[in-house]
Amino acid sequence: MERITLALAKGRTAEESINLLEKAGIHFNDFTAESRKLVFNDTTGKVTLIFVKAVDVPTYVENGAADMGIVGKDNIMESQADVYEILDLKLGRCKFAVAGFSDHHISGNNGLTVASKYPAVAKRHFQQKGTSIKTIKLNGSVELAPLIGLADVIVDIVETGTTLHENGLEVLEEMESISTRLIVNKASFTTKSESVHALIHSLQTGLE
Ligand SMILES: Nc1ncnc2c1ncn2[C@@H]1O[C@H](COP(=O)(O)OP(=O)(O)OP(=O)(O)O)[C@@H](O)[C@H]1O
Ligand SMILES: O=P(O)(O)OC[C@H]1O[C@H](OP(=O)(O)OP(=O)(O)O)[C@H](O)[C@@H]1O
Repeated sequence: MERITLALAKGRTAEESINLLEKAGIHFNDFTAESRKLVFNDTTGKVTLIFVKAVDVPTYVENGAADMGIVGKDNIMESQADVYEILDLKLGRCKFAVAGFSDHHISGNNGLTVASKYPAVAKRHFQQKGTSIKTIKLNGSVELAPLIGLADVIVDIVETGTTLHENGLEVLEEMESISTRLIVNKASFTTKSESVHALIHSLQTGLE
């Protein structure tokens, strides 16, 4: 069988993803959460794991630098990468939401300024409602934007709601549910069919 390169999102969901791979029978002897190493081979030599920034996983997979990837639905949606989304790994569960001050009206409000780490997602969401918006791309601490007048509202991830609450903001509109997904490069799906399907099957078993 051909070796599979699997791109895994660094950060919040990395350790749980590794645990899931272990449950699926894919073991990495030299992996530790503190390690700065970026490439690991599994004990059977079937899988090469590469650690990349979450936002870059769809890029690696779309371009075939990785055959498969483990990444949040948020980054898949933002990238619009042309990949197969195969499995919901049910990790990193949260939601996209429009948020802002409770009295802010977002319906039919053309010209709204929306700050987000996910400007493409924000744009599409409002476009579907027939509202044109201006987006401002931020890379973190997005909840600050309405507080200091950089934007009217934000489109961001909400899990417990603590970050919104502690900054005096509220969910104004719920959007898509997010979780970690398994994605596959379209060419690898065919050319490395046996290895790809073996890994999908192992992960499916690990999820049960
Ligand atoms: N509060 C949250 N609760 C649950 N899952 C989350 C939460 N925030 C993010 N996630 C999920 O975990 C993934 C990784 O989150 P993480 O914060 O590590 O990435 P990031 O924001 O891209 O990292 P960085 O802070 O380095 O830019 C996200 O893409 C998303 O799918
Ligand atoms: O609803 P909660 O449980 O409070 O979680 C939501 C927060 O988590 C994420 O931020 P992250 O920790 O990735 O920080 P950053 O985006 O500001 O870097 C997200 O962007 C929210 O700010």
